[in-house]
Amino acid sequence: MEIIVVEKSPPLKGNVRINGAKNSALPILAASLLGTEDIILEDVPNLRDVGIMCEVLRSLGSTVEFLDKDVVKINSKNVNNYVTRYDLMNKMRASLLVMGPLLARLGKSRSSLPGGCAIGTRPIDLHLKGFRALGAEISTEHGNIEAHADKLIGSKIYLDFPSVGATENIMMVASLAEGETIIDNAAMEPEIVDLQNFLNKLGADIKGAGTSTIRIKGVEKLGGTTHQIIPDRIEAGTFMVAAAATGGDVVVENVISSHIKPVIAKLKEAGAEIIENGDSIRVIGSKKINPIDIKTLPYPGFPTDMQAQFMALMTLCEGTSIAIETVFENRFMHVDELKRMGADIKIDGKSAIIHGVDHLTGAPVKASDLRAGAALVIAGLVADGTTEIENIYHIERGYDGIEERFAKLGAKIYRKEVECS
Ligand SMILES: CC(=O)N[C@H]1[C@@H](OP(=O)(O)OP(=O)(O)OC[C@H]2O[C@@H](n3ccc(=O)[nH]c3=O)[C@H](O)[C@@H]2O)O[C@H](CO)[C@@H](O)[C@@H]1O
Ligand SMILES: C=C(OP(=O)(O)O)C(=O)O
Repeated sequence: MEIIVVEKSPPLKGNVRINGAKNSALPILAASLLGTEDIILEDVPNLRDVGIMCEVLRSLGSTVEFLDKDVVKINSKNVNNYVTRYDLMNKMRASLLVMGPLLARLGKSRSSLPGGCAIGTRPIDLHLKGFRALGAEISTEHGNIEAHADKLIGSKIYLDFPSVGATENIMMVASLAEGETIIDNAAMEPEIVDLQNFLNKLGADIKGAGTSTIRIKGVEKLGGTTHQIIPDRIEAGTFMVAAAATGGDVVVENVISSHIKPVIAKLKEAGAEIIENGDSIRVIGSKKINPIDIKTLPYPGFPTDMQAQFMALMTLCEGTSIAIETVFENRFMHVDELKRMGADIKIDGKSAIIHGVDHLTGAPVKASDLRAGAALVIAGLVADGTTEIENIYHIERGYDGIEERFAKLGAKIYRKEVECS
């Protein structure tokens, strides 16, 4: 088994370029099933989840060819299979995002029901609400969820919560439905805007992404295009927090600062200096980390995908910080691992109360999800001694070459093969 070893490191220094966003690449790859001509995607991050999504597309009948390490050519003209394989579905929740496109292209789709994961039960009722509103019949049998529709007709859908995945699945299925679909209380994440831009380049007629109302006028057919994936705001935020935690001086390149306003604001409150310059952001950490409070919310609120990394920073603040998680029901699995490193954190329902400590100490720890893994890397950089992180496949889901890129900034971090414990 491979682990990541992190030793106490000097303040991080240098430049790091941010890759394309995982959470844009995955729905856009899924949406490629809707096009009938060549699609070229640029800045596709080299991640475990992206590899799985490419496998899913191939298994459904698309051709998927990497023209370069981050450029993929997809052709879905001959998509003919409506069943997503359990072994692929099981590896990644985002494979659920092919349901909408398959329903639109083939009139049916079957997937195994996704299970819960380390961050909560993650139901899919809102995705199904959307499919039903457009005329699909849904049945669940033997652990599979099957959607089928002879004809999809546009409809008005109110989402009880602005779910990112449900908004995306409904946008995709509605793009080939007859008439207009309106999604109210839609998710407003930048990745939704990227999906709209991509679908419109294929020939769709979608307006409103980035606001809470999205209008999709169905068209008969979608074609092909070339599209560049937006930068990953969570990867950018992760490097920024690491720079602040180590008291470093790091320039994060290829970032859209308007996508990470809460991250910038909270790092400033914590005492870091932030200098924005076009598509780069320089983070200069301070010796003293001020206590801060964060509350995760749908975009444009503070992102749940940055909560764990910020908690690693808060463990060393001078005073008491509070992190409230409102998006997922159980996203505090990193707390016990941070406590093994000497952090003083108490959980009370949706809140974590973090009393800053003088120092953390390295320890053997386990990543429970990808952001928990990123938080442990950050904690390892500032902890005395050595931190050994297990279950690094979680980290590989969302970060390409995390050790090389941190090492380039001066971090003492490497991968090691060890016997299974
Ligand atoms: C691949 C991808 O883009 N993943 C992101 C996406 O996940 P994902 O699309 O799964 O997240 P959602 O926005 O759908 O989920 C947010 C909340 O809504 C609930 N919910 C969702 C759907 C549903 O049908 N019913 C329901 O109750 C979920 O259980 C969760 O508590 O947005 C999350 C919230 O920003 C991020 O953490 C993930 O990184
Ligand atoms: C929770 C995340 O992703 P996913 O929805 O793919 O599990 C994440 O990126 O932090």
